[in-house]
Amino acid sequence: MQDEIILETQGLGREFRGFSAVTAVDLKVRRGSIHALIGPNGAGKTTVFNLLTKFLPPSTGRVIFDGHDITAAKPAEVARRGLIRSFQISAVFPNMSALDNIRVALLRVAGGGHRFWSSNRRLDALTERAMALLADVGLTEFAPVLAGELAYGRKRALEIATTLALEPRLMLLDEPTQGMGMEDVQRVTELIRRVAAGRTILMVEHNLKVVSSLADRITVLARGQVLSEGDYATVSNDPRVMEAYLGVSSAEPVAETEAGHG
Ligand SMILES: Nc1ncnc2c1ncn2[C@@H]1O[C@H](COP(=O)(O)OP(=O)(O)OP(=O)(O)O)[C@@H](O)[C@H]1O
Repeated sequence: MQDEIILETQGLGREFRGFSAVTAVDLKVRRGSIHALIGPNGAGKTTVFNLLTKFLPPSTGRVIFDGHDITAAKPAEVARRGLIRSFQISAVFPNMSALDNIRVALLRVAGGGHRFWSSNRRLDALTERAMALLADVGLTEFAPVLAGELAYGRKRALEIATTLALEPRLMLLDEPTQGMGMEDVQRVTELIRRVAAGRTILMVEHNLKVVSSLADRITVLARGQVLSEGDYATVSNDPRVMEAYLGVSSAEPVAETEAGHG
């Protein structure tokens, strides 16, 4: 039987020249859940993501993914095991159509690598699967549109589709609604809910409304450490969380706060 916990960190830590950006973080992400990592600016969320995807080596601790210790694994191996980060918009090729962006991602999974340009037939074979992924994220009618010409929220949807093409077991979403207006925020929230079915998602997200409506479990980081953990009601009523967010011990409940970014 598969473990209930798909991702676990044990005593995870990272120092930068003696400054501890992440300290003794024990994280457990349940298979099939949406888990949010939140915390004030500088709390260490991005550093944790970088440690998970091996963009950074940890100073201390271990990372266990799907039963394997991946602490010493290279980024490519981590991705091959299915721990995949949805990249920022820059990772979508703006001069290629939405459809071609997905086909290229699919080719990477199929091992097409650098030869994909020379093989139209292979690209055609991937069209059906690519169209299904575009449909998953509501972009069917935008298949021929250049990625660079898509509205912001739709670019984000395309980016999620290219991540889905890599068949993640655990998808890391890095501030999926950052910089969006309300309408796009709602659209992307719904999209995440939809693509989360049957998958596991770990997301860093500043918008607490999004977190409250999506996350099964929330880990709050502050100054590199786990401050609080639980469902939204639990963490939003935790006085330590209010203090970390607002710098005061009694104030508006966090539930009513829409934290900005930067
Ligand atoms: N490469 C680095 N060198 C030195 N210090 C770093 C480096 N990366 C991060 N830090 C520091 O580690 C701390 C945590 O940063 P991190 O970016 O992980 O926080 P965050 O929670 O993602 O913040 P934000 O919400 O602002 O994105 C910060 O104090 C930051 O300045």
